[in-house]
Amino acid sequence: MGDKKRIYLFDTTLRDGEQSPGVSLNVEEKLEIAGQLARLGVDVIEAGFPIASPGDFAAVKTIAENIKGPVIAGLCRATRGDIDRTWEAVKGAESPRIHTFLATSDIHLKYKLQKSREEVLLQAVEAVKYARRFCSDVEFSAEDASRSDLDFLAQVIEAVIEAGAGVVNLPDTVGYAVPEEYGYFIRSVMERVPNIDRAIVSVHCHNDLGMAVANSLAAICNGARQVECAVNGIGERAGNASLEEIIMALYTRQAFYDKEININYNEIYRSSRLVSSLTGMEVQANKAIVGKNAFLHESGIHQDGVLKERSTYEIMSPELIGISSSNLVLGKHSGRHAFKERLEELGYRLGDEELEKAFLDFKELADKKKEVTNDDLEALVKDKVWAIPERFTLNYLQICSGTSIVPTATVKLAIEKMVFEAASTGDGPVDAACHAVDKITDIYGKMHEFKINAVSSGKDALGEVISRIEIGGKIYNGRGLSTDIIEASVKSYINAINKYYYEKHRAMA
Ligand SMILES: CC(=O)SCCNC(=O)CCNC(=O)[C@H](O)C(C)(C)COP(=O)(O)OP(=O)(O)OC[C@H]1O[C@@H](n2cnc3c(N)ncnc32)[C@H](O)[C@@H]1OP(=O)(O)O
Ligand SMILES: CC(C)C(=O)C(=O)O
Repeated sequence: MGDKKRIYLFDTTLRDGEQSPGVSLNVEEKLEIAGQLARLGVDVIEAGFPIASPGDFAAVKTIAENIKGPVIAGLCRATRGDIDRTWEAVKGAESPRIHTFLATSDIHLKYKLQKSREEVLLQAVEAVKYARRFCSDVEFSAEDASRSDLDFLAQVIEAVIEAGAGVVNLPDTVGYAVPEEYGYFIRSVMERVPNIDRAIVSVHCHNDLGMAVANSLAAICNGARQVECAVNGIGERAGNASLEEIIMALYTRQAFYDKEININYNEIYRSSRLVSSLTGMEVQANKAIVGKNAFLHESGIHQDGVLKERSTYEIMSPELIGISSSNLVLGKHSGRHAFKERLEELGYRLGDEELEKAFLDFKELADKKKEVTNDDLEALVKDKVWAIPERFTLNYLQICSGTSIVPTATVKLAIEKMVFEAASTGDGPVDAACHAVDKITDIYGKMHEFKINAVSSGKDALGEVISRIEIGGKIYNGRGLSTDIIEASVKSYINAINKYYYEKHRAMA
């Protein structure tokens, strides 16, 4: 089983992370994130749950066929149909893994699976044996392990290792455990399973009590060698253990943990920015490692200390995780080299054509603003990263609104070089404009969430609108940018409609 000090990082941003309410990534977005995870150097990428939908299947297959380096895993229930579909999706990978799971806690057995312990034991073993027919790398997860009866859990784990599972995962599925208890739990399972040395023990912790990272680290201290986590800690409910926090805890406190990981530290910040912009899930300012405030010092005594010696108040260097300490100010006199370099520092690698378009947008903005900040730049290029072929583009918008009139909007959209016009009323100016868009596109979206962010400060600030629109039962994230908030909102709505159109027509092609 190799060096016992080596900890394997299993990233589930694209599977459990995508289970965050409201997040839905398309194939291109998932591929982009998977590429960044490979640059970061994670050991395993869990690319999705192939049986869940044709889109998820396509994403896992595309990642498996295109991303080299990490193991590519697909998750499946303990059934033949799920396993077949997962193997179809991952088999093109350099190193494929089938990850199958079945709950072991009495609560799940009684209410959800409605099966006896004997039936579950048999099903787990059969699933692993069946998966091993296709793939030499099989992981088994005992869902809700931390609330399972220890003797029964140990029996299942021993049996699935005997059946061929090389990785056995003991998740804290509902984030119920606390660190001392979870560490002891991992040790106790390992002591009870006689063949445990034939497998790698993995952990997968949820953050319901805010302890996912602490629990994962406690498990590592007690013998776990694979840790499942997600960029920015996204995931079902309160999320998963945060990948960047685990990495930096192991690095910064190496003398305490005495473990080894194989990661490109300076890709951490880029990974965080990319996941945040593609999922639309903002990182809270005080989030450890990657939050906006994580390396800022506000109070005089701290500033004085840092000026005299950084280590007085900094336990990590921002440069290590890829946060720029660049002293280049970007403005209207900047050229393509500085522009491209700053974008790469922020995690955006654009193709030549997209880069040129972004550069022209940057120059346009630099004409209006003295200094273009990193936030402005990100706002400009997110559009290019999120880029999909746009069927509908906003050509003209006129709003008539006030305190005592019914808001009315006139919209013109360009569709394949032709321009179509419609007018509508609504509950407000944005609502009126979206109704007018619906009339032209014949696609009817329902607004679920609508967030306006001022990208930078001042009267010339760019406004960014992120919306979550439901179309045909699925949520699409839309994004629009303008110095005019209503225009940004309408652009965001049209962006979501374009995503829906693109997905629908690509599936039919
Ligand atoms: C802890 C976790 O994160 S687990 C992963 C969660 N991820 C997902 O659920 C992915 C998205 N899910 C989906 O798209 C759908 O739920 C599907 C396609 C997987 C299944 O859809 P449906 O067939 O309509 O079933 P539905 O989701 O309503 O119910 C789940 C069924 O799977 C069963 N099941 C649950 N877990 C397992 C398992 N590990 N192995 C086998 N069967 C299971 C349930 O008992 C239930 O069976 P029943 O229909 O006989 O009662
Ligand atoms: C299926 C497993 C790995 C899981 O996501 C959980 O238990 O939370």
